[in-house]
Amino acid sequence: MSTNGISKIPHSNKDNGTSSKFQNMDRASLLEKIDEDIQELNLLKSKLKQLEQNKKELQDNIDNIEKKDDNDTEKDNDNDKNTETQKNTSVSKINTSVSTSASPIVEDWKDNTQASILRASTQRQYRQYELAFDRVKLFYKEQHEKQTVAYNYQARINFKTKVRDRMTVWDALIKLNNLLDESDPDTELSQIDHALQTAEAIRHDNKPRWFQLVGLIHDLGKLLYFFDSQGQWDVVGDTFPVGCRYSKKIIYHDYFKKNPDYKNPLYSTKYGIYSPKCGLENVMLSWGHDEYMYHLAKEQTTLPPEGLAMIRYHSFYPWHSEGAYKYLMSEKDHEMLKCVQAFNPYDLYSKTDTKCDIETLKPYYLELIDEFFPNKIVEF
Ligand SMILES: O[C@H]1[C@H](O)[C@@H](O)[C@H](O)[C@@H](O)[C@H]1O
Ligand SMILES: [Fe+2]
Repeated sequence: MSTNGISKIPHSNKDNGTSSKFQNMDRASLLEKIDEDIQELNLLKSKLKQLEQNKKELQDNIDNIEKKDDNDTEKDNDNDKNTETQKNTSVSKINTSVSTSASPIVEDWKDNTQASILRASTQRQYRQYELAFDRVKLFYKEQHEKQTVAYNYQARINFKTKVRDRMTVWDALIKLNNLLDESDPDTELSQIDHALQTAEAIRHDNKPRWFQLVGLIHDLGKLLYFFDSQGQWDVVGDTFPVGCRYSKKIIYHDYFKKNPDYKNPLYSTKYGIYSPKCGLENVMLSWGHDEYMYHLAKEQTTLPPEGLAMIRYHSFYPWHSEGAYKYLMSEKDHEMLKCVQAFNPYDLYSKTDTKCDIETLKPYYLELIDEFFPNKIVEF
């Protein structure tokens, strides 16, 4: 400490009694007093350090015990294989703080309380539609005006009556590299980046492998854009039921006013062509990548129903995030809602500007794809 600093003490304007105490001390005693204080401080510091060290050791012990418990209860070799694959592949840039390598797959995959994706999400605002670019507003204007009941029947007939292309899932993902989703206010990256970011975030939180695959392929249906779509309006964007009144919870609700169904006497009632609690599987959601990919995945993957629901309803924000259309839900849909809600943060909050390294991640995901797609060549 400088001599200047010391000599200022007795002349301080903020005299609270201490300055008079120091006034009578000579410089040597003052230095001695300071020295004592510093020593005391150092002692406290090293005590604190020791405490931190103890805490760390304790945590390591707990982790080791937990790991041992998990290993002991592992029933088949499958998980060994998963862990091995994870060890051999480097993890994405989203996963900067902790490595996923040795952690076991979480069993309660619907529980997001420990999800690191939720901690990361507080740094940024998402889905700010009022502040969105014009491309987003123009997209929703067109989507809301054109998604009619008649169009939706036609789209389903088109889908069922032909195969558009045949290729591997990886090639399909690469093809998506050329698509920028006009409806999305939260990312300017291409779709393969979004697919990998979502899957990597899920993998990072040690969710089951089928869940990771859902992350990878949930938007693969956007390939529709390269086949027989009429634009982006029948491929991307949030979804909503057609054939009944459009909920006010749908973003840019006003744009529906120009949809021919808006004033239709049947389609504009609360239930429209549906009945109370009829179940979402009986409700026609606006046609796009979710519905298309759901049908494709149902036929050509071994994903569980929970995973299929995530794909089918992930863009149905008015339902899974705003609580609309509850009166159409069946018992089963309440369970599915929890699954879709468990998936949603990974889809939404993994949208960052940091790209994944496609080539590095490729081997891990090729293996994952093979695990759930029995046929290498998929019919799109
Ligand atoms: O699931 C998402 C979500 O609904 C976004 O809001 C939309 O912009 C994307 O197209 C879609 O993939
Ligand atoms: Fe999507």
